[in-house]
Amino acid sequence: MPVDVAVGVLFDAQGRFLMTSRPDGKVYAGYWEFPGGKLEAGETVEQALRRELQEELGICIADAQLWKTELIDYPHARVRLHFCKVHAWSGELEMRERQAARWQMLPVEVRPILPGTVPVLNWLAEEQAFSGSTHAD
Ligand SMILES: Nc1nc2c([nH]c(=O)n2[C@@H]2O[C@H](COP(=O)(O)OP(=O)(O)OP(=O)(O)O)[C@@H](O)[C@H]2O)c(=O)[nH]1
Repeated sequence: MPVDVAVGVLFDAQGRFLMTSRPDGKVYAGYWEFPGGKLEAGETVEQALRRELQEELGICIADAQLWKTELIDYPHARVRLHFCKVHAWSGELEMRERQAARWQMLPVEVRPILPGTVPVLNWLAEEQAFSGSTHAD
């Protein structure tokens, strides 16, 4: 059974999206991804996302629209990622897990990108009719 993960793609007023780096001590520490985490028992994707973004970034999201789902096999786990777009929240962003966060546009400047996160950049590129590489290897 895959582990379900809720992931938020937050957009600011200029259409930039927020990427965060995985904190030390986690698998793939230092890799860039979108904020989120595993669903706890009984939680919906939206509930898990609301909790994770509160815990990690100190914000309270309005509603989240489910955007894409992706199944990915890592050596350590099989995960089903539920990516949601988030356009509104309350509170100021604060990094509660000593992670770094950067507002990005395509092509993204941050690297390295977590493997399971690369498809998101491709979906954004499709939506924005962006051509060329979305990130540096
Ligand atoms: N948050 C997040 N996780 C992702 C993304 N892409 C991706 O493959 N993952 C994977 O999904 C899983 C999420 O787990 P996590 O470690 O972030 O979740 P968590 O905060 O609940 O973990 P914990 O068990 O350390 O508390 C990891 O296996 C991670 O590698 C992404 O864009 N964002």
